[in-house]
Amino acid sequence: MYSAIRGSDIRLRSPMGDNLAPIHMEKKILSNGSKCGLKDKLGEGGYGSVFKGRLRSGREVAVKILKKGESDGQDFISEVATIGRNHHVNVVELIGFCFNGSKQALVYDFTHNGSLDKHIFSQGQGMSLDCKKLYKIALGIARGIEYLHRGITPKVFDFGLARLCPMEYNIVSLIAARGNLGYMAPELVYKNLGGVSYKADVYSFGKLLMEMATRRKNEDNVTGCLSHTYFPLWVHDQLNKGLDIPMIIIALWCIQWIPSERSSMRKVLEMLEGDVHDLQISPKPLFYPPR
Ligand SMILES: Nc1ncnc2c1ncn2[C@@H]1O[C@H](COP(=O)(O)OP(=O)(O)OP(=O)(O)O)[C@@H](O)[C@H]1O
Repeated sequence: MYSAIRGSDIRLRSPMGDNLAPIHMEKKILSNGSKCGLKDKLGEGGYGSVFKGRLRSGREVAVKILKKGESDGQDFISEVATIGRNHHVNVVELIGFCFNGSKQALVYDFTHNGSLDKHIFSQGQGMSLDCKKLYKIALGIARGIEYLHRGITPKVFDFGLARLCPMEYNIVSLIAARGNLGYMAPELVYKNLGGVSYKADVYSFGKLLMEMATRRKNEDNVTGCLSHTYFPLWVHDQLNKGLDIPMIIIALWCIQWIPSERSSMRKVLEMLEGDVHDLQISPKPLFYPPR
């Protein structure tokens, strides 16, 4: 499946701008996938598998091989060019891409600390982070998303990578990758809620924030006796029980069903950085889509 991706197919964005130059990677990740290449799998997301690689310069990279798409390639190239132009300390850098017919890959800077979920739900393995550190990380993520939403190309970031894949692949992959379902905004499923916009990212951020504040996975059964309790409702009920209240209050503003009732990322940042006493309690989250 990966054998068609060769070194000369992978192009690296030059540090000076948009000129693209071939990227040279160690043979290991460029040879036929079935024999010796692309072995060091880091994980799998809704859009494809991610492998560890190394440039000849020694720089470590993460190569995301996108699931087979139906785009004509022009969309992919123009969106990659847009994403590649953004630089923010809280946004992982896209340093290159590969486009070879239906084989499409994105090359990112390698991040060494691993996935956040390992630190939130570590339970003995990995590094368990205290509330202060988690709050700082949440603030960093919010700043990164707010930067991406900041008026530059809202059309692109409305969907993030979703626009790079045909719709049926998104649905299939999200179902296959159960972990992602919990972060998906309801308007991606219920069309009567209105169009999909950058508010879908706010929803996903809210779900993540709830996990960080409660250290529970979205899809977990929340208690032994209330195994079918809807997670956001359970979280709302915890407001009086001493969990990380500010983060929970902010998260609840992010996960409102109706996109227009959700806070913008700018507002979320204001809440995260502002006085806890100014926080207003959000309406109770709905379990069913509003009619
Ligand atoms: N830049 C990176 N550096 C190091 N590891 C990475 C990098 N990007 C992804 N990974 C690893 O690959 C895994 C899958 O990443 P990927 O971005 O495809 O999916 P995700 O973030 O879990 O979900 P989504 O499909 O919504 O993007 C991550 O959990 C992480 O372990």
